[in-house]
Amino acid sequence: VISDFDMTLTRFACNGKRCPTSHNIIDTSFLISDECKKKLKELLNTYYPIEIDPSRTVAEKYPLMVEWWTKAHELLIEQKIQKEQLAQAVKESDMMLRDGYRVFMDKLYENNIPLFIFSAGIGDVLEEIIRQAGVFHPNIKVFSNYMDFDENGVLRGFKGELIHTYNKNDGALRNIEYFQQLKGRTNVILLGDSMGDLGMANGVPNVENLLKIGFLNDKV
Ligand SMILES: Nc1ccn([C@@H]2O[C@H](COP(=O)(O)O)[C@@H](O)[C@H]2O)c(=O)n1
Repeated sequence: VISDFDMTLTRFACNGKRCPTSHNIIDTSFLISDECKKKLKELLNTYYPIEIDPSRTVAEKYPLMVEWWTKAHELLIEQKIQKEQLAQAVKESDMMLRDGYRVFMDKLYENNIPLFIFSAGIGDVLEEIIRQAGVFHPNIKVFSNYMDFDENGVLRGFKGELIHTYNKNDGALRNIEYFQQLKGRTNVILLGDSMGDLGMANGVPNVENLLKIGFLNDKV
């Protein structure tokens, strides 16, 4: 199973109120100054409508998504976030995993089915979410944007090549060893919520059957 995280394994809304993404959890937490919260909100208000705009092409959106993620990450770095405080921020957030997540994740584990979580969110945060929910089983591999902390545990950057909504086509190529180990598996279920998620299984070797399931959250 190859799955997106935010708004796919987590809930989009609860009682009419939007649930946070892994970025939003940090952006609205006690780790961020009021001034910085305002700037992050402005970025969200500018770029999210572009991300989900069905009238724009991926080519048009791509550089704007790079711009959004880059600006947001720079703001987070300025906040000198401490690694040891991430768990508290997740605990205090309104984040909710999607209904049925426990059965889904437990069954995959019990049946030895690998779950590759491919997310343009923040890896450290989403790992903490699934850890706190008690479903971070050994069959799970997360590929995402990971924070880079200095020797004092203070955020100083992000590791590796940026992952955003519209560059999820080369995930298999960036995880060749992982997918080589799974090459005997010819059936893939792909879960996502955006057009960018459709290509998440590109390059996975020996695929014979590929079932793509989309959660229609916004701009249906
Ligand atoms: N600064 C940002 C950047 C992105 N987002 C949202 O996170 C989602 C990415 O995660 P996936 O697990 O779905 O790949 C993306 O859809 C953006 O809307 C954000 O909230 N803040």
